[in-house]
Amino acid sequence: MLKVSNIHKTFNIGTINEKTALNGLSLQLNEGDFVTVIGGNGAGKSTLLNAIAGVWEVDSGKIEIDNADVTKMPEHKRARFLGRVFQDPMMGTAATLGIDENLALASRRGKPRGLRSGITRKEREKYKELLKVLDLGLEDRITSKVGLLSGGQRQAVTLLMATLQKPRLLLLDEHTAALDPKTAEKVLQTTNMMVEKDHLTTLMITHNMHDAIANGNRLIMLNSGKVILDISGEEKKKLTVDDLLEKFAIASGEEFTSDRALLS
Ligand SMILES: Nc1ncnc2c1ncn2[C@@H]1O[C@H](COP(=O)(O)OP(=O)(O)OP(=O)(O)O)[C@@H](O)[C@H]1O
Repeated sequence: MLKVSNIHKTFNIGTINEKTALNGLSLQLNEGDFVTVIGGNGAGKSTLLNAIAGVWEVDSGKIEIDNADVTKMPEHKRARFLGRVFQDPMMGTAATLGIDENLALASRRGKPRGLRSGITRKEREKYKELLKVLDLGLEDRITSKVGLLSGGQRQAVTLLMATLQKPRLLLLDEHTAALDPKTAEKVLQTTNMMVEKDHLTTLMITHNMHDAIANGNRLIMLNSGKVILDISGEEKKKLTVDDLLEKFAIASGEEFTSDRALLS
């Protein structure tokens, strides 16, 4: 359902800060794939997600979603197919609006009926049911301002918002990295639940190798703007962190460098 073919992206061309972030990267995702993405510092992980989301145009190569060429499609149009959650819990939600209002905004995205028309009782009941699934007690605080929630609660609401319209592709950019370990685990469980419930095709960047191994059906590793490892099925199930480090060294000819990944 996603086909990325030979994409290149260089930032600050012609300056001393020139940096090639994507260097002929190709990747194909099948319907329902849940792919974890790992790689050292500056490997191109966030740049790949930004390229798919259309934050800017790639320099060359092609991006297709459901066989449609979206390479030149602007970000706001691609947003219709995509759900995104970032590392910063402050980014996905509007702090001054209630939980219900945030959910209403997400469910009305791209539809003519805006927030102005008010939230019906039926909608509120639906949001309560969705919030119950998170098991954070938020269904009893549905009108609370999102700014009053903890980082983990906020990230869980963001996840709910990103998946409310069943995106064709869910992009998660280290969405648990800013949370304490217990909350991160909870948000990761919620992620798995959402992905399974709607069979969402998902790309999840993580710096945590254990999480990359334990989640999803497929794991890819990036280095210097390319996919250097692509592991799935039984091979992924049996994988250990040591195996990953060894495979990285063999595939790249380098030692793995990411302080955060090695410490987690
Ligand atoms: N908007 C930008 N302008 C200039 N350089 C950029 C931009 N975005 C990314 N880069 C550079 O491209 C390279 C890849 O960055 P990217 O953020 O994709 O790496 P990453 O794999 O997500 O790394 P990390 O784990 O360190 O976040 C880095 O050298 C980065 O500095």
